[in-house]
Amino acid sequence: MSFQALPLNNGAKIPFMGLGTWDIRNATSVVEAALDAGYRMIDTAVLYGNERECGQGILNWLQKDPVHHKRKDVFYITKLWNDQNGYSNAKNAIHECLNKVSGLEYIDLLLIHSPTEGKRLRLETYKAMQEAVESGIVKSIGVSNYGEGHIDELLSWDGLRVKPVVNEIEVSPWCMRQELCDFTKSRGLQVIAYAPLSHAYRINDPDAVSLAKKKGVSSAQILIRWSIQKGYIPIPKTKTISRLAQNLDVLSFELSQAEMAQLDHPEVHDPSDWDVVHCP
Ligand SMILES: NC(=O)C1=CN([C@@H]2O[C@H](COP(=O)(O)OP(=O)(O)OC[C@H]3O[C@@H](n4cnc5c(N)ncnc54)[C@H](OP(=O)(O)O)[C@@H]3O)[C@@H](O)[C@H]2O)C=CC1
Ligand SMILES: O=C1Nc2ccccc2C1=O
Repeated sequence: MSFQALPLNNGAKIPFMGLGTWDIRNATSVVEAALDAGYRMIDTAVLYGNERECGQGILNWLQKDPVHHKRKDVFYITKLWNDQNGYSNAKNAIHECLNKVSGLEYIDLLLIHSPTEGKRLRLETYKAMQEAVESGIVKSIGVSNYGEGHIDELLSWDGLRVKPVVNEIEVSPWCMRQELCDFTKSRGLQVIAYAPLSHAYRINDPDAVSLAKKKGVSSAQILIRWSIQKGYIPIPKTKTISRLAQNLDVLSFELSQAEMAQLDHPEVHDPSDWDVVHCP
């Protein structure tokens, strides 16, 4: 599979999909296997407790074939947790994040995990994130679980010097968030779609299964393809090494408009976990 990428608003590129790593305990071996299978983006977070292991998986892969495996071809995402909000807290936390993966030399994309801590702490955190870009230890910054009001707040902030490049939010056929996705994209941010497989709760949905049979793929591949055709960047998680290649093999088939519509459930709002996009 060839490496495919989408543009970010700062001129950088982001892979068309990535590997989610929440709840992956043996992340070093899974991440290394994912890169072997052709993944080029890894999504972790302070919350997941596996940044060090994810970084080690990337380093193992780089060291395995230094001629062909280059740092610039891997996109490493991490996120500051809620209790790391605030200017000096965040500044320290960013250095800790980098120290855990020091062999990677920089973080490709750093996100504020959620907007729950209130306006003052959100903007202070973002100030520290901007400075990390300016000092070169982080290449791009963005937000996660931000609603329209939070994005407006940030884009109209007089301290804004480094634009956010993405909003990472839960999106699947049962949590479509069409307005928020459209709004996010209209403001120049890419949508990273988390829980694209609905955390597996709806993976046996009859429409997904019947389309999977028709196309000769799995229902997971159908859901990942749906996300890509919607214009999002899905980050499905699997800790099962035998599923890695299958989940990435989503560029060899297409869903028609009618098939996309068959999967859409705009009337359902069933997030797999927290839902904080409307918090004050
Ligand atoms: N920013 C945020 O607030 C959040 C970010 N995230 C990010 O998004 C990622 C993905 O979301 P997540 O909640 O993990 O859920 P996903 O929608 O990615 O679903 C993961 C589940 O699907 C199963 N699965 C994966 N592939 C297949 C397959 N081919 N066939 C059958 N089952 C499959 C996995 O099982 P198994 O692993 O056993 O193979 C796991 O149980 C997270 O890991 C994290 O990186 C998630 C939630 C919140
Ligand atoms: O991957 C994640 N799963 C979660 C569950 C609750 C809160 C945050 C998260 C994640 O970031």
